[in-house]
Amino acid sequence: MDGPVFVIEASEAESMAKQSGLTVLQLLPTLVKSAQALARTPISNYQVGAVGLGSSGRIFLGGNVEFPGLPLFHSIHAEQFLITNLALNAEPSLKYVAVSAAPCGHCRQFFQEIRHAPDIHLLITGESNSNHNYKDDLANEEQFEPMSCLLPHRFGPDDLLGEDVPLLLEPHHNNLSFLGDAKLPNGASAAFEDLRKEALDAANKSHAPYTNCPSGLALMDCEGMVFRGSYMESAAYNPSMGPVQAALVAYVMGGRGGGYDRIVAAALVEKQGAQARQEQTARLLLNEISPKCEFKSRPSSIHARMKF
Ligand SMILES: O=c1ccn([C@H]2C[C@H](O)[C@@H](CO)O2)c(=O)[nH]1
Ligand SMILES: [Zn+2]
Repeated sequence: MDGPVFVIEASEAESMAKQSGLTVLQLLPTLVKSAQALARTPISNYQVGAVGLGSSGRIFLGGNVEFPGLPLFHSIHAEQFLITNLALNAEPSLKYVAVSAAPCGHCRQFFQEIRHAPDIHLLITGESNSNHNYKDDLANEEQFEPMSCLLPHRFGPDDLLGEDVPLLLEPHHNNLSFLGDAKLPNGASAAFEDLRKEALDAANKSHAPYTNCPSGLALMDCEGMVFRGSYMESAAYNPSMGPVQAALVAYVMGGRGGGYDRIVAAALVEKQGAQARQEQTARLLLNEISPKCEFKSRPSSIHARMKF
């Protein structure tokens, strides 16, 4: 197997569980240590691992990611990584989560973007508990606590949106497009053209119901591999996940452990005149972690604004 595993297919999860004499649910806490190993924590050296089971039967892993040289709020929490992983893989819903440490307030809030969030069940394994023998416990399912206990009296999408608005993990089609005059800057290569299309596609999948300012970002590494991420908003605004962070989750998952200096180009798509703009933050973040990354700005269409 090349590189760390971030997604386990349903059939694989079942055979792994069978081999260890566990149910798939019991398997989750046993994978928390592997999720912790995926974390990138140069500041805290504190690894958080989150393991989620989706309705498809697939298992997803996530770890926390920190960026030296930047304010701490740019960090990606393990739970946000996990949710981004589900979104990138078009998983329709999240049912169970095992996590190495108690989710912070922002993470509990971010989970609220998923439909039926109060019914997501969580197990906090703790540092020492991930080696615990879950097989011998009688009431396994009961060890998972519903989110409604971890975050009672929730503030969430219901407070701001109508019932028919798609929530996070549900299909989004934001109908953004470039106008015919969206020409490439002089000297831009075909690879850039592909990159901006990927960014547009990511923007069209963005979850931005609170500002109606969707955005997407695509990164390219030195081998020409593309990683894209969609901006994901929170009803409480601050736990929102920026498009660079989302794309970096894709990079960490697909980049085989490489450093951010391997990122050579980035394209951001957002609406022209957007009230919630990503460009300057994206530029700042990328400039710090990958100073050589090419990220130029250029106005595009009235439907979408594209930046290289
Ligand atoms: O809910 C939480 C709380 C903290 N962390 C991470 C953030 C930071 O990288 C480190 C220390 O706070 O742990 C998470 O991943 N999830
Ligand atoms: Zn958190």
